[in-house]
Amino acid sequence: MTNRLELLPAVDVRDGQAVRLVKGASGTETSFGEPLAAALAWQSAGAEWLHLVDLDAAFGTGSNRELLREVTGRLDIKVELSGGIRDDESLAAALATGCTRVNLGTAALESPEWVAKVIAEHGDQIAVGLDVVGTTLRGRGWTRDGGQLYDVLARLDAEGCARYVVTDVNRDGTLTGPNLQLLRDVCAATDRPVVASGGVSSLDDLRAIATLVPEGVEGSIVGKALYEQKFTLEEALEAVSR
Ligand SMILES: O=C(O)c1ccccc1N[C@@H]1O[C@H](COP(=O)(O)O)[C@@H](O)[C@H]1O
Repeated sequence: MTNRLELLPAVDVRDGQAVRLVKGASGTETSFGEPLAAALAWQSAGAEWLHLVDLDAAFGTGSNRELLREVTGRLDIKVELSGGIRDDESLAAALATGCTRVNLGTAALESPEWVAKVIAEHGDQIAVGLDVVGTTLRGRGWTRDGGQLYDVLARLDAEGCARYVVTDVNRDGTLTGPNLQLLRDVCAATDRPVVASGGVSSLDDLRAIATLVPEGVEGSIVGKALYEQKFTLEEALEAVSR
């Protein structure tokens, strides 16, 4: 595990456009243009990772698969791909993009045997997104309850899951700050690295998440704060570099 917090700028795609949602709710989209332009901008600004999400696939309203494949293929940086990866076919298509890893959400709640199988087959290429309201997990575009955080975490740990992406749904897209206590609690419950997601609004928020690196936080997804120019990616990378 690195000592420096990794930053993963997010490009969430709905209907072919880069968007940000509020608390993951469909219908709250603000559009930020072409996904490829956004991804290339974060790469040029020094990003080492991109968190790339097919929101239509997550909500079950369609697919941006070809677009995400093109975006991933045009980048030199590492890509974490998510949204709608729920079976062998969608996983094979996701991995064939050349992404570094995929992030499974709904499947980890609804298809535990399949997830155990793909963790065993693909190891570090599989992360699981733990998207929570309180300690209740949410799936299917964050519209459906899917079990208790610490029960599912214990099961996935036992199956060898390599890493978790932990999102406080009620903070996501709100610019209200990360849920540091949730991150601490998850880190205390697992020895696997955790990627923080949801709520980042300022450089101080990133510095606060960076203090949790010794506890097991490996990275942080940054979305709306970058698109709304609360700070630049260059400033964010500098803020977590020491
Ligand atoms: O990122 C979001 O804003 C988001 C909002 C609503 C649903 C999902 C969202 N994000 C990503 O989608 C995966 C889950 O997809 P699936 O359940 O596996 O189809 C989740 O981990 C987030 O990365």
